[in-house]
Amino acid sequence: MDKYVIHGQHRLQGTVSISGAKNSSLPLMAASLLTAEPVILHNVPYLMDIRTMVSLLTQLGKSISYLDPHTIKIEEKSAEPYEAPYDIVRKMRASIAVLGPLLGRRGKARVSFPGGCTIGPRPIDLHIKGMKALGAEITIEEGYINATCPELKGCQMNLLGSFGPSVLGTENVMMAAVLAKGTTIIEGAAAEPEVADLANFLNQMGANITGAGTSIITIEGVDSLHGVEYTTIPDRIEAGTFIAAAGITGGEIRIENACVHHLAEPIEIFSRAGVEIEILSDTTLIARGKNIRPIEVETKPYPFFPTDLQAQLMALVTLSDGISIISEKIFPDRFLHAAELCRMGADIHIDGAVAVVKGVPYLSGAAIMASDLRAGAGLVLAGLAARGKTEVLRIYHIDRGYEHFEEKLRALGADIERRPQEE
Ligand SMILES: CC(=O)N[C@H]1[C@@H](OP(=O)(O)OP(=O)(O)OC[C@H]2O[C@@H](n3ccc(=O)[nH]c3=O)[C@H](O)[C@@H]2O)O[C@H](CO)[C@@H](O)[C@@H]1O
Ligand SMILES: C=C(OP(=O)(O)O)C(=O)O
Repeated sequence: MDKYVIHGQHRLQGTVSISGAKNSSLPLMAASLLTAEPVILHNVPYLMDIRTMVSLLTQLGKSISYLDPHTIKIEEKSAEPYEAPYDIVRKMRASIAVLGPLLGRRGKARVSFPGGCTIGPRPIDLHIKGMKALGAEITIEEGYINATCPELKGCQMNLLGSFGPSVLGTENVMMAAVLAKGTTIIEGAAAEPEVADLANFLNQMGANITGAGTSIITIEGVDSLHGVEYTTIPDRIEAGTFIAAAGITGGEIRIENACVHHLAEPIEIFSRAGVEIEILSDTTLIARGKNIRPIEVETKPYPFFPTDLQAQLMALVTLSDGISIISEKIFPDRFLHAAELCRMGADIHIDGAVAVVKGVPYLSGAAIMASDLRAGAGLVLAGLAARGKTEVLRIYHIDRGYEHFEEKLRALGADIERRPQEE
């Protein structure tokens, strides 16, 4: 296990290139199960979660090779396996994304129940509801979801849950429905760019999907899908994290290979929090840290402010000149980073799903623990701004979703090193 050792208060300056989106690449890889033909994916980030999906697809009969560090080729060796085992699913919730494709093409799936995680309960009732609506029979036994259906049938369904739409739920049902007989209409669909990216990918494989990126998606079933060569969209959460990094260090970062259009709301919110953002093109922007200002914000489904940037924003406004209110509307318990930020001198009070962050003049370095991927990123940002030395423990969470994080930060002038945690 590794940790980061950070010596803070260096102003970050320079250019960073954004990697492909983890949350797009994972479902795209799972969708390769829908065809017997080769799939080539470009702009795949080199991450622990991607390696986990490679192991899972290998177990499911695929063979994956790297054509270059960010391009993978997925080929089929066997269409027989249908089990996603606990040992893999426990490492990564997105493993649930194989349920829809397995059911759609192989007629059955046995997928370990993913359970919750440190960001709170993560039910899958909407995934199950969608599969059942398509005609699947589902039982939960020995911690596994067993799903069978020789032929799925299109139908109209509403997938809106009590916390709003489900990203992976929408993606899973969409992947199951592409090979179903007839028309499927998903109401209450998630509108995240990653859902639209998956629909584009599937359409290029011969699917017939319209409306992805809105709350109503229509899928006309087709008989089969063919291979495809496709480029994943940029990671909007990584881009947002570097905007926050410029803000918290008073730096100036040129962010390249991003999708500015997908960042509209984060740009608005970080600007209100005092980061000056200059948009140079559809893919390039400059973020400049100025005086950090307090904000009031709710995390909500796209196009609103994403929960996956909440911890990074919280780290930033710990240093504002006023009181910020951050309401978490997606994962009400996703605040474990707050206690760690308080160890560094932040003043944060959690009341249910609301964090009240009173700005302090400075943070001081401490030993702190990453509890999940984005909490970890938020803590690194705090360490970059803090006086003295910060040690961020359990950075395997960060490795799940940030490619070459410390290298990218170091290239911008950060003093950050990876060391074995046990030392
Ligand atoms: C791999 C991936 O893409 N992960 C993202 C995806 O996770 P994921 O797709 O798992 O998150 P969901 O969109 O499903 O969750 C949104 C809300 O719906 C609830 N819910 C979800 C499913 C369900 O069956 N029942 C139910 O009630 C969840 O508890 C949560 O409150 O979207 C989240 C919300 O934007 C992001 O934080 C994750 O980074
Ligand atoms: C919560 C996240 O990922 P996952 O859904 O894979 O846990 C994330 O990317 O912030």
